[in-house]
Amino acid sequence: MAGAISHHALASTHPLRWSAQNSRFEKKTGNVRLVYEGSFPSGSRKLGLVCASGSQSSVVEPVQIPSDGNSGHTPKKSSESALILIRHGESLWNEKNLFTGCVDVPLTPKGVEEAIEAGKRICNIPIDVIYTSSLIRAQMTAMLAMMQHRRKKIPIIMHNESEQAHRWSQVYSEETKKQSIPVITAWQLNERMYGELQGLNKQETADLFGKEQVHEWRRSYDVPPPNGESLEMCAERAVAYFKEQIVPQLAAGKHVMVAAHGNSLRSIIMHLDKLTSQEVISLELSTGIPMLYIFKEGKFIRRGSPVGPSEASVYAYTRVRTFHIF
Ligand SMILES: O=C(O)[C@H](O)COP(=O)(O)O
Repeated sequence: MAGAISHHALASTHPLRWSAQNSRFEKKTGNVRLVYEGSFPSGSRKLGLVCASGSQSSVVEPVQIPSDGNSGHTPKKSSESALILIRHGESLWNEKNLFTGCVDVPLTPKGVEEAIEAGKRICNIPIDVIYTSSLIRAQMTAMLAMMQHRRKKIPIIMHNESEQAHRWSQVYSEETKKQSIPVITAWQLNERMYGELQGLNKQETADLFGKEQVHEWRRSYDVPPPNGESLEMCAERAVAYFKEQIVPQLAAGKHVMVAAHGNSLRSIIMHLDKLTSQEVISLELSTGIPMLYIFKEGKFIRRGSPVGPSEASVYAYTRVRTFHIF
């Protein structure tokens, strides 16, 4: 698609730009002294500690680096929250190039692999609550991704569709609850409803109605497919849900993952990145690629696509030298 820029590409063209400010920070953990030398944004002095011992690295909670550089200071919890957005892995109808919309089809084996790979890329980012659509391809993606998380907490789908469902799905162990992550399913996060295109082959539809018309149905902001939802109509439910249900969680300091769909996420990213109805036309989301935002003081900062545990945490790029103290 001419001019189409995947959000992933957009994200990767927006690498974290750190100030030239360098700093050195030491931390003694057991028999390991970790020396961090790296740069981070001037003023914010937030650093996610990348603890490397041997070849493994893991990220502990982001901490506030004291402005006086005194590492004896007890770091307080970061005032930022992580928001991870991820489009589901390849589905069986993606593979057949069929318009899917709200038809509930599962992932392909490739889509399963994409979800697992996505989980590896976000395995060090803290997650306290997960939101998915009511469609299995998004729920499978969330579950498979969470299997890779270093904290090994168990994602549990919440059932509140009826009073009995709520009552019958209660967990009665506080310890078990601590080892769980609530998964909230919401139809408002479903893929845009593709109306009379659902089930049709995308290429055949372009041959029948013309490439431009199909592109307009697929990517424009306010032109709906026949008896389907335009992106604008999808935004009216998806963005509203995001503002009413997900933003309050972030504001309360919770780290959130949203596993949803190409268009329901395009509408949310349009809102987060303040894209115009013209700019959103070229916004494409790849299947299974996680995108990270940091929520801070009511604002969203796009952090691009996490690339995995070997990379620094979301807060800082650091070069870690490890000294084993015997
Ligand atoms: O619903 C579908 O067909 C896909 O999930 C997204 O389709 P699109 O890329 O044509 O919007």
